[in-house]
Amino acid sequence: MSYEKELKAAKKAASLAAQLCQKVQKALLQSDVHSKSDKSPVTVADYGSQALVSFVLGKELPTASFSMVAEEDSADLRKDGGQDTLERITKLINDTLSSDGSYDLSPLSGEDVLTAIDSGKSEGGPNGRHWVLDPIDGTKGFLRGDQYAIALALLDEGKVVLGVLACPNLPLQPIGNTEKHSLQNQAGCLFFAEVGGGTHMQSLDGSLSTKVHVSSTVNPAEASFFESYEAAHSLHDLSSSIATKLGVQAPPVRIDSQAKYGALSRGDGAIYLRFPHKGYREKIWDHAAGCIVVTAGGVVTDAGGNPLDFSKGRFLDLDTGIIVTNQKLMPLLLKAVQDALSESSQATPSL
Ligand SMILES: Nc1ncnc2c1ncn2[C@@H]1O[C@H](COP(=O)(O)O)[C@@H](O)[C@H]1OP(=O)(O)O
Ligand SMILES: [Mg+2]
Ligand SMILES: [Mg+2]
Ligand SMILES: [Mg+2]
Repeated sequence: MSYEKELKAAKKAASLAAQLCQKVQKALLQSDVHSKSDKSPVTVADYGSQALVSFVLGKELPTASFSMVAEEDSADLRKDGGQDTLERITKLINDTLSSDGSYDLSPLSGEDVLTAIDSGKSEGGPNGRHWVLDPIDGTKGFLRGDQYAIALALLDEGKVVLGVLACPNLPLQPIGNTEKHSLQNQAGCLFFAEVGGGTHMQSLDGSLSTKVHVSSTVNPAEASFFESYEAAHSLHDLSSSIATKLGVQAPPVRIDSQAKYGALSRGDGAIYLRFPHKGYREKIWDHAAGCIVVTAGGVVTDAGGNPLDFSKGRFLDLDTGIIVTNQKLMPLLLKAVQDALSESSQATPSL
């Protein structure tokens, strides 16, 4: 089955949401120190991005049975004191839609925006089709002026069948260890993949797309690895011990968000290691788009070697951690992961 129409709609939705987020991040970075410590810009961009994606999907794919599993909901905006924020969000969405000019419509009201946000309340599951959205993945990166992504995927009967990752700050050129991965002139990538159709990348401003694939290196010595920028999101010591066991020589490349999956999908680095602290439960919107984007040459599993199961609702049920590499390196990586995990559980029985 082809998902051509759905993919086109998803690309449009994620690109418009990226424009909205870029506007907010630019204003945030130009603001003074006091307002930089204010977390509200990310809130505005998060809700704005979710409402815009939901609105554009609705316009592009009018269907009675729209279902979306998304990170945010409008409960806080509906509380006393939420009105100002809702007005800022509504203005931002209307400005973005009017400068795009694709839709001939009267401006959205605050109520329209609340309804659009709340269309992301679905629980997902194994039956039918469900969109899966993280309107801003990597909020910490967004606030720092670094990497973040708008991540949108479609589940059909519990499987990810298409995914789009908009990464406004990811350079179009490969990233490595020596560069600073922050705002650069030639930045803004859109990765997209459809089941059986490979992965493509284009610039967010709409250049021709190129086919990309995961690095096919089988030599761990030349396989650099990605991990979270935030130590609170992933155990850096564990990744470092896995990398050492495997024979990786380069230091980790630390960037925020599913931009890691995007970078990996075009062969910048060959491994992604993610080991959240004990008790953290992974959500489907943090991995659905990323997972399908790396399937051109890559494999994603948990630490036990099991594929991720997106059919269980909003959460992923998994054995410790998520690891990604190419098919040939995966057996070696799994062995290194299991050795490192068993060593660390002997050293700290509570891990
Ligand atoms: N304590 C946590 N441990 C792991 N991941 C987290 C934690 N808190 C938030 N996240 C989510 O992890 C992802 C970012 O991880 P990273 O950038 O390190 O790859 C984001 O989806 C972020 O949510 P959010 O989408 O709200 O930013
Ligand atoms: Mg996220
Ligand atoms: Mg998010
Ligand atoms: Mg969040």
